[in-house]
Amino acid sequence: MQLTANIQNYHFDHILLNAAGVMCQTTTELDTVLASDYTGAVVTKSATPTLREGNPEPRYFEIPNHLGTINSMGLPNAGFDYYMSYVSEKQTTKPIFFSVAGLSKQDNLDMLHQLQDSDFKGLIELNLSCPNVPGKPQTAYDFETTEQILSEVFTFFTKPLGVKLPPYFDIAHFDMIADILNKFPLAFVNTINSIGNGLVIDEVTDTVVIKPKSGFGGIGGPLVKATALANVRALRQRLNSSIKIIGTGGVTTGRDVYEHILCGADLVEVGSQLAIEGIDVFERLEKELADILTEKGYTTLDDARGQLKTIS
Ligand SMILES: O=C1NC(=O)NC(C(=O)O)N1
Repeated sequence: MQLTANIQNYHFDHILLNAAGVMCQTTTELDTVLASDYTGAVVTKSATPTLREGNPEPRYFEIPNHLGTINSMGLPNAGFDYYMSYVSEKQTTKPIFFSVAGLSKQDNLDMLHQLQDSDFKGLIELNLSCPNVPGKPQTAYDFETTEQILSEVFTFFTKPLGVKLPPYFDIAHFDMIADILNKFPLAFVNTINSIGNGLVIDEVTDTVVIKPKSGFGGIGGPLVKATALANVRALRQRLNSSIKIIGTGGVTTGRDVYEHILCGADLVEVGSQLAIEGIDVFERLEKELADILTEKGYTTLDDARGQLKTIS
């Protein structure tokens, strides 16, 4: 069973990896994901220019009955230089995605200039969708600002760049963001980030379950799968074929991975379920995916990719 993928001249022997933010904050966590026989890559926690503590705890909660997670981490990370030194010293054949999430356009430009001038040979993910920094909007919901940032970035940036998008919920918005993204030589689009500003209530205490933002936080896991699949499908249908798709959101089984592939995903990321189940989730998911592909009569992922059927 051929379970590989490519983005430009990067080859992935497996299509699964972590979602930024999960099992990727420290060198130990990053090494754990890289060392797995069932991951094709690793993505760093979205870096800000300097170390950030993030939001006050409790800031993460697993919703009962396997419904998913809510988080308002607030971009806690060891800072840009920490991840730059990790990727600079790391000897690996597996591609590394370096995720950045500036708190301003200038932050993003500064980090991308440093990456451009560095000898980092992996891929870069510009996170335009963190919902959890109090007072900061999810950038990619502002189409004008998104286009402006990408216009400035591509005056100097020549390394493989992708963007991490929030979920969209309106066909007109799929059209609008795709029109913008198609103007730029992006290597990939990663969709979706968590569904921003959900609210989960503790049924015993009638209290919100996380402290930041009076309980409002990003939703992940099974609760977001339908939205994640819709965003993967809508963007695959609209984006130039040169822009590959990383599907993220709602993956807990091999069937979920398969559905992201049917919608057009090239790589698939695991966030909430990785946080819940741990590193072994990748082996389980890949085996479940392989079984489904065999059952369906596919011998390669390429044959299944984008094969979602509609009702005529
Ligand atoms: O982009 C992000 N998405 C999330 O759901 N949480 C993290 C965070 O809060 O750091 N960032």
